[in-house]
Amino acid sequence: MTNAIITARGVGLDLGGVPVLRDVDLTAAPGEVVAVMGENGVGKSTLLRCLAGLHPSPRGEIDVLGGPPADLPDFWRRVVQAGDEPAWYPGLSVREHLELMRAVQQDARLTADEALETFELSARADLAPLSLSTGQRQRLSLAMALLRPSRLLLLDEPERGLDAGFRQRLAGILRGYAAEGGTVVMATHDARLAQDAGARVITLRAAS
Ligand SMILES: Nc1ncnc2c1ncn2[C@@H]1O[C@H](COP(=O)(O)OP(=O)(O)OP(=O)(O)O)[C@@H](O)[C@H]1O
Repeated sequence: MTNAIITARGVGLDLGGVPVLRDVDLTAAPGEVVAVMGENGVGKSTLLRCLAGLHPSPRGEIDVLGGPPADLPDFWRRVVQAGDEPAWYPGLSVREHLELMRAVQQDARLTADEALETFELSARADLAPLSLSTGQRQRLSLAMALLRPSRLLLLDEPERGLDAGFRQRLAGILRGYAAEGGTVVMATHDARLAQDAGARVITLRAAS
């Protein structure tokens, strides 16, 4: 794949002396959604962290956006990672979190109002994030991620906490991101989400 955003070949990683990833290959092109699936503990989150340059020295070859992934500002201007719930700023509302994210970004993809509408949070805009339900907070996390300009989204179980209706909406949002030329790699347990997002599925197998 000549214009690949990600080329990962023969990736391996041991954690605590135990093999977690062994000989994993993954490629992703612009405009593509890739779903990484597999049983609990098979290494999906670990693989995403390797693609984000957050594990030192995995085995094999990993090239992301033209070079090895690096936990550096220039990398994170092009790559957005969303997984665990972020820390929320005390005293800032849902809308103010989105406005803060816009204020520190050039060329944000969405206005705060567009993000509120897309992620069905308009009626909750003036609440503190910690007053939201679990699924609403997940929608805010995703809104913060999708608001940033990027070329690659690394999403760890984006379906977490979301109801069936919003999962379908999320599939459309990810399709739209890919249609604009972006690349999505997501770890997921939701085959329906993967299908609705038009994803190519890669199934990980246990390394040991
Ligand atoms: N820091 C660590 N030290 C030792 N083992 C670890 C460490 N981090 C992860 N592991 C192990 O690596 C394996 C893969 O974990 P990972 O979170 O990548 O799995 P996953 O496929 O994302 O699972 P799930 O579907 O449950 O989210 C697990 O067996 C986990 O216990």
